Amino acid sequence: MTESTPLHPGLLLVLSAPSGAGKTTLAHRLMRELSSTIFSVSVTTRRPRGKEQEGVDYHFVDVATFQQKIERGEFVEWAEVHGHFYGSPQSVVEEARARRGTAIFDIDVQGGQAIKRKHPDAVLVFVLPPSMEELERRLRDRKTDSDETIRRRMLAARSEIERGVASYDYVIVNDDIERAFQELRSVVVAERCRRGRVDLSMMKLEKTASEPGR
Ligand SMILES: Nc1nc2c(ncn2[C@@H]2O[C@H](COP(=O)(O)OP(=O)(O)O)[C@@H](O)[C@H]2O)c(=O)[nH]1
Ligand SMILES: Nc1ncnc2c1ncn2[C@@H]1O[C@H](COP(=O)(O)OP(=O)(O)O)[C@@H](O)[C@H]1O
Repeated sequence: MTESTPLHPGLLLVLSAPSGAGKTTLAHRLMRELSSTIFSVSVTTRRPRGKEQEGVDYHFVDVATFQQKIERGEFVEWAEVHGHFYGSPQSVVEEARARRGTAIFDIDVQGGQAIKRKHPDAVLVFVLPPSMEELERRLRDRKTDSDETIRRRMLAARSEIERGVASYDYVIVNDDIERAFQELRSVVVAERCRRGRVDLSMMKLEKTASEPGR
């Protein structure tokens, strides 16, 4: 399906969720099924996990390199999460604006709130698991985390959910992946059409005016 010519100045879409709720699954599907999407590959000091690849899932760096990037202003936001540093590249924001595309940030609530402070037109979407039991089941079934890591993530999940639901623009419950994806897609499509975002200078109205006598 084709989409309309973008008349908006690019969409900054933040997806957050407690670890294991399914935001990465949803973000990757948005990338596949919507045009003009740019996935923000974060920079992290944590080690690669499972089949993760450099430059695809994350840019994996050491702490000294991460600090250099902070000093050079290369992050639109950065934070410490579960004992590691994570940062979102400023270049992704610039690319989304230049291409009038949709940048997808798969980051935590503090990161989403920081992007919203800098860019009030950013759209924040929080993904909820159907229950805490199901969240733990998904983390275990993923088989990428140790028992200790899962325990830490489950502890962090409660406050992440409270802060996300209280401050985000949209909340989507990921019980059935198909329904959750269709809801997320609807949010993106609606936000791309939002009146406040339309930039009429793109239409060159003055050149198309054809009133009688002109
Ligand atoms: N603030 C911020 N958080 C990030 C960034 N990248 C990833 N995160 C968050 O860091 C947390 C841990 O991510 P990760 O280690 O990949 O584990 P996951 O939760 O299983 O995806 C998740 O809540 C991510 O959303 C980033 O660039 N900035
Ligand atoms: N609606 C769903 N129903 C069942 N399993 C799901 C659903 N959404 C995602 N999953 C699975 O749950 C696990 C965690 O999803 P993932 O996208 O890695 O979460 P996050 O990025 O939020 O940590 C993965 O194994 C994924 O395949």
